[in-house]
Amino acid sequence: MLGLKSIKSKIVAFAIMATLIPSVGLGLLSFRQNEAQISDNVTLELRALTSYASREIELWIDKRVHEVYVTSSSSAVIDGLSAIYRPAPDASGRDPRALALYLRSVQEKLETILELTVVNAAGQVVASSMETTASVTLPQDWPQNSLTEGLVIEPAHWDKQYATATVSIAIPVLSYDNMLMGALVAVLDLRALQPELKSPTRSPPGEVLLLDPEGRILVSSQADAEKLKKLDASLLQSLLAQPGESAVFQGVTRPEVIGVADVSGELAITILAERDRQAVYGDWIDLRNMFLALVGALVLLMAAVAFQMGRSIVVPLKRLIRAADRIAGGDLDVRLSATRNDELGHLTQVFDQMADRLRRNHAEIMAVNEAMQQQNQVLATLSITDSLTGLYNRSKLDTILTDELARFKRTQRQFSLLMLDIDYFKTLNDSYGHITGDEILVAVARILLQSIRSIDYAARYGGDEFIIVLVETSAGLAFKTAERIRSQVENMRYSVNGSTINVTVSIGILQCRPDDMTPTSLLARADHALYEAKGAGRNRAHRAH
Ligand SMILES: Nc1nc2c(ncn2[C@@H]2O[C@H](COP(=O)(O)OP(=O)(O)OP(=O)(O)O)[C@@H](O)[C@H]2O)c(=O)[nH]1
Repeated sequence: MLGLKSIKSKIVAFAIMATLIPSVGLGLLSFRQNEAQISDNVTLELRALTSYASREIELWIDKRVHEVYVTSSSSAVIDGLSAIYRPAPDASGRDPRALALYLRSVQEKLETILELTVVNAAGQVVASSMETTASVTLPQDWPQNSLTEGLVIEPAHWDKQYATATVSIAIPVLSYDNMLMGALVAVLDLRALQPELKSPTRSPPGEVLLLDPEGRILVSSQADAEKLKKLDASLLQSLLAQPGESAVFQGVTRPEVIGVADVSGELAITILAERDRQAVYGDWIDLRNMFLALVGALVLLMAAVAFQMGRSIVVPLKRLIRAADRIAGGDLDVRLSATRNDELGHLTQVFDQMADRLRRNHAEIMAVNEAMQQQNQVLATLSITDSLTGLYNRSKLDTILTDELARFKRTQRQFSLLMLDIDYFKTLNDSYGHITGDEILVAVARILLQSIRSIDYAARYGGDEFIIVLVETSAGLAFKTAERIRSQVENMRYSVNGSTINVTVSIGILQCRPDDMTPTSLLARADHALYEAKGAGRNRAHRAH
């Protein structure tokens, strides 16, 4: 039965494998492709975010430069600075405080400017809109580079004084005759960039962050993101090593983000666009989980179907095996009725036909066997029977005498023996014919059988001679039996062709003795007693001495 169980489990295992391998294989392939596609799309979107932000920063800076430039070329600033180089006789209109007042009035009008400071060509502060000014360090090559355009003199950074991210730009101040007199330095509030970083309508989803070289958030498209922790500097370096390439990392806005970093040329600042990975892959993960659940359900369904299929094979096979076992054990009364119209049903039908054939053959064999037994019985009987009279034959007589002698020697229980001979049987034969002689032999034999007990034996010794073995009988009792036989034969009236035939027998009697060693010696003594009976005139019984 183990084999049958394994058939069932093999079918179930095959069904599971056949369902699992293609579905999971194809599913994984497809999900991997989708994942790669999603990743590519997100990377493209994040790149779009960084470039949008970069462009907007550039525009914003250009605008601010223009504003400061307009201020730097105002007569108030030019005059104020000229006064330092060429003091006028009337100093009333050239008071640096007037310039400071002017700068403050301008700064108040421009929200994104936190401070406006005028410095001379050596970088010394001449006037400022604020009481305390941010430190102004003009680079060595400033005069040359700044003649035509503004210059960032303080890259974007976190300014403790203003508690915001700032960038400082310097615009040259030229005299009316184009002499470089100094510069107008503006400290810009980068918070103003926040709404510019991302278009609320056109930008793809995601957050844009501006980071300083240490990874600290200066500005973010997400409100209040500045208060979030800073990005690990080494992570920032690795992102910047592959600008425009996406990476997954622990973000500043979410535990796990996909991000793309780039550097803004204008501000020398890192632009990081990032998006929550969970949000990106949420649908994909849901779809994957649904797919896995579906595959699981499919596997269960296929396993159940395969189990049922295996059962539908194994159960009838078990039935056939049980039936075959019964037949092998000798019980041929087995009948399985086929209920199915498939190969197993056909096999069951063939099995029934085979069992029928076996039953028939067995019945035939049994009948033949019985007939043979009967024949053997007949043969066995014939082998020990005299064919004419039905008495035991001489061969059987030898066996009987041998057995009785052995028993006598063993138990000392005597037996007696009668030897009979029909008187003048030759004359009867000659007078009435051989057939009548046979009939007389049969009639005498019948009398012998009727005269003895069931434990005694009667045998035809040969011709017209008979032997009777009387078990556990003394010579005296044997004599009585002999006399009874003799008398019955004598009284037998046998008619042939209207005339009655008188038949007599002479009987020799003996009782076994310890010196009777063989059937031959026993018979010789009996023969002698018979001879005595014949000699005494026939139709008589004579006891041996
Ligand atoms: N009908 C018939 N005769 C047989 C059979 N067997 C032997 N005989 C005959 O039986 C006769 C036996 O004769 P014997 O025993 O020699 O002599 P008897 O005539 O009986 O004479 P006593 O024995 O001296 O009285 C023979 O003639 C045998 O041919 C048999 O089976 N059938």
